[in-house]
Amino acid sequence: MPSSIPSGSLGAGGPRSGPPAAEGPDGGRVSFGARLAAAMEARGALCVGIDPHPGLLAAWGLADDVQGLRTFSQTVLEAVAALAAAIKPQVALYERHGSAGLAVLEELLAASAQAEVLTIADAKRGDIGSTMAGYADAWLREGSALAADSVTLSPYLGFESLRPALDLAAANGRGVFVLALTSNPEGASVQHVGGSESVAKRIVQAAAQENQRYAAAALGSVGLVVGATVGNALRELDIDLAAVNGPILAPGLGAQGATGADMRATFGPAYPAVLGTSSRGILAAGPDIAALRAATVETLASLK
Ligand SMILES: O=c1ccn([C@@H]2O[C@H](COP(=O)(O)O)[C@@H](O)[C@H]2O)c(=O)[nH]1
Repeated sequence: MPSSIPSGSLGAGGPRSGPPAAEGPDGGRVSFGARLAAAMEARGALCVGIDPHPGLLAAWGLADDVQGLRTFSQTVLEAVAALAAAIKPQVALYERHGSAGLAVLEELLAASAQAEVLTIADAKRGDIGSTMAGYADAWLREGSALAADSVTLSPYLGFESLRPALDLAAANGRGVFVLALTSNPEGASVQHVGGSESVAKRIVQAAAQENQRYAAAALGSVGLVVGATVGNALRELDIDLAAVNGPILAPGLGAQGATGADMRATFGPAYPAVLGTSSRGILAAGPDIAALRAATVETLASLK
C-alpha cells in the first residue's frame, strides 16, 4: 500500500479529455468558470464526491484511520479522475482524523491537480470578513497546502462577509460555490424565509451581480449550491438561476433520492449550468475500481 497518493499514475480510466491548461494566453490562469465549463463539455456534468464515512471505510474493508482514509481517497481518484468533471472531497470527513487527516486531504488535492481533475473542497466556510480572509488564504491562495480549484462557502453571516474569498478566487483563477438552497429539508426554515423575496433569492442575486462584476464571458466563477432535491422551490420562490451565469452545484443525486430526471425538471432552463454531484451513490460500488467507474458512467448517463 503506498504511503501517499501517487500523482503520476492517476486517472488511467480511459481516453483523456481534461480541462484546459491552467495558463491563459496572457500567462494568467484561465478562470475557474471557463475551466469547469470545458470539463463539463468534455466529460459531462458530474462531480464525484469523496466522502470517507466510517461506514463506507468499513464496507470497503478499510480501517477507520489515516491509512484507511488515504487508501479510500487514492482509490476513488484513480477510478474517476478521467471520467468526472470534478471531484468534491468532504472536508469534515478528513478533519475528523485531525492533522493527519488534513495531510491526506492535501495529498488528494495535489494528486488531483496532477491528474487534471478539478477540485471542489466542500468546507462550507463562512465567518466575519477578517476571519474569512484566513479561510480564503487556506483554500484559495496559490501555494497553500490546501489550495483547491474551488471551495464551498456559507453566506449566512451576510454575502458580503465572503468578500475576501470572492476577491482571492477571482485574482487566482479559482472559484467558489455559495450555499443558496441546500439539499436537506431543514434548509427551507432559513433559506425560504421572505417568500418571493426570500433569503435564498438574495444570495442568488448577489452571486449573479458578482459574476457581472468580473464580466465573466462564458461561465462565471461564482457558483451556487442548489440541491437536486429542492423540487418546486425555485418556482415557488421566483428564483431565476439562468440569470446567475455561474455553475450550479447540485447535491442530492443518488443517496438523497434525486434522479437525473428530477434534476432536469427542477432546474429547467438553468440545467446546462448544473453540475450534479453524488457521493455515497457512487462510492457504495467500491472498492473495486471497475465497479466505481461503472457507477460513475451510469450516473453520468442519467444526467444527459
Ligand atoms: O446542500 C448540500 C450541500 C452539500 N452537501 C454535501 O454533498 C455531499 C452529498 O453526499 P451524498 O452521499 O451524495 O448524499 C455531502 O458531502 C454533503 O455534505 C449536500 O448533501 N447538500
